Amino acid sequence: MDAILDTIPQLIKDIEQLEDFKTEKENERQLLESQNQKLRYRLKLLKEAGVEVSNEESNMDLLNIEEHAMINLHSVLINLFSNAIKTAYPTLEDIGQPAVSAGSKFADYQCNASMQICKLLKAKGENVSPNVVAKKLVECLGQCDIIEKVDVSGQGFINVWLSRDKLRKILHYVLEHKLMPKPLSNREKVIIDFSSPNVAKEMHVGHLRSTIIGESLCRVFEFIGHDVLRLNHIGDWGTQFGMLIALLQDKFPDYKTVSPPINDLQQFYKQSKVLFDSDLEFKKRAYDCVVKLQSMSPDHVQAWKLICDVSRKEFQKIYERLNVSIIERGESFYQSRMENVVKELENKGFLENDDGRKIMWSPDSSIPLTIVKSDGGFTYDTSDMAALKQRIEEEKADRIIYVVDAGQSVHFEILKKCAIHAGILDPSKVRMDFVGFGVVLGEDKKKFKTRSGDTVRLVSLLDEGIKRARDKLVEKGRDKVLTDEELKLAETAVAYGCIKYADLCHNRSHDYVFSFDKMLDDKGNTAVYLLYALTRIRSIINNLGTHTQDLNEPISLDHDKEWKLAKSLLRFSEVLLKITEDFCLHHLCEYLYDVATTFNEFYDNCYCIEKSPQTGEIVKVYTGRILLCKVTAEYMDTGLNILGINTVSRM
Ligand SMILES: NC(=[NH2+])NCCC[C@H](N)C(=O)O
Repeated sequence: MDAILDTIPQLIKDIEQLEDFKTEKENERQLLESQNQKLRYRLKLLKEAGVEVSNEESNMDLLNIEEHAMINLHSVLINLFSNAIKTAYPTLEDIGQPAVSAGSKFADYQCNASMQICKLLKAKGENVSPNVVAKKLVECLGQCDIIEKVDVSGQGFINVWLSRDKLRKILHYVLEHKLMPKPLSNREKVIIDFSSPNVAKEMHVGHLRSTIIGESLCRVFEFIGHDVLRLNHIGDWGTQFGMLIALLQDKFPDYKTVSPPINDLQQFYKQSKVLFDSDLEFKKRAYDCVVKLQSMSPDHVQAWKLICDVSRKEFQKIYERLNVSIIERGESFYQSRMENVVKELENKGFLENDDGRKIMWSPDSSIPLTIVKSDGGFTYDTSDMAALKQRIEEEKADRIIYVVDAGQSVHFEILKKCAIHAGILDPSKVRMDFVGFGVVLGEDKKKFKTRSGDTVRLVSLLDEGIKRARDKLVEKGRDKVLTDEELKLAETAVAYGCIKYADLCHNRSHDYVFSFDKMLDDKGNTAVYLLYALTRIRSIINNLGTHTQDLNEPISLDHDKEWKLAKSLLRFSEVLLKITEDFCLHHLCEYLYDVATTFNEFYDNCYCIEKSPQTGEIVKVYTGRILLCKVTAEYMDTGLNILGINTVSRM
């Protein structure tokens, strides 16, 4: 018995040891679990950044980032740093995206999150210097194959040097596979409502802006791989059609058999408006026509179609010249849906009577929508509410983007609030964005008008662009060098390219001055400058003739200027991603301008070919540099294409 009793202390000790061992194991397990969790988190972030991680399981020490055309170095670094912050300071609240910026004098990229972290730590009573924080972040950064080396400056900036080898591989991938993104795993249906002029009214410079910006946005989303529906929400419905139809019936009673000569619809519109305001009998008939049109009386529908056709042909001319594709789905498309949405809002008790009008409030807006006018007619608000519902429910949109002048921002703001209030729009499922833009000004800084004060006709504006572009090319003696066909191509590429670029290169929310002189200047940040830069790169490659080189040689990135160019090129996907968030196409313009100027620096400093001074014959080709030229041309061509600018091989 005693012997048994003697063993008890030993047993207790053993049990204690086992307990300790268990806790130790448990701690270890927890540690591993938490490390695992962090690694999974890092993986998730990298995947979200469009980065494939190849050796997820086998080797967590070095992250190998798969080479592909749309690698976003900036997002990769942001994700690495935000993960390092979470590892180093797990108790710190989420600090959002750490500040990582490109192109400082001291490094390829720089992260200055340390200062922000210091402040947050200080608030918690912990006093550490940014330098100490930065060092801790670097320790927790882990290794990634896009990073060559990292160091910390005295003030706590983290400097990152990228791996030339890795960037060379990525650029090589682009050379081989072209600049084409991989199919998206989260492809979205994106509806872009743009251009949207009004029937019987002139398409003006405001619509030109919407057309140019909208077309480019479509191209951005399509390029990335989304399913884009381009919609032209034409103003083709409403009371004004009553007046137009009434006048058509008066003026051209045989309109059903003979096509009426109403080329100048605007004049026609003005005339009908005068009659509508002065002639009571006409006014009555106009109203009657609206009712008949809305109830789809065949004669009235035919008259309406004729009128729309005239406008449509005019709009189409502009779209063809500017290479814009868009599906017409005007307000008329929503007639029956408007009736339904009005019923729905009425039944759910959202409509309020206001002096005979039916209006709708949302809890936090200062003005209501007018859903039904006192004469029973529908409004711009009604058609937009019906269109929104149709786009969500029938088109199954994930994102809806409206490219309309900034003057209509309030309309879209209340539309959104009311649609949320009515349960039509659920912002957690469908993202609705208003992309507004400023006014086009003349060189006198006043609203862009003709000398006589009329709105500028877009067709004449484009014609003038063509003439000015040709003058410019002739002034440079290009007519003597280019064939007639080449000159024609150059002339349109320059004219329309300049008009588009001048619009897109400004922050869209600002007003901008329309000036042919400025936009055709080949020295500034203009389309002409970019087009020249690209044709120059192409001619460097083409002049090689039989010296065309092997793609398999490594792209040369050793010279400072080569390296600078590579880094500039690889900002492409970062720029596109940004545009899908803030819809500002000037980021892409700035990118292209930066690429072109950086290319020129490279070309001025690095020989690509050597020629014999005696014979002028090529004696040496620096293939690695020629490949850098080729890949630059690929990025520039793709970028210009997204801006809707045609490139040429000679100009
Ligand atoms: N869904 C929309 N409201 N799109 C914009 C329409 C623009 C309108 N037709 C105008 O000229 O001002």
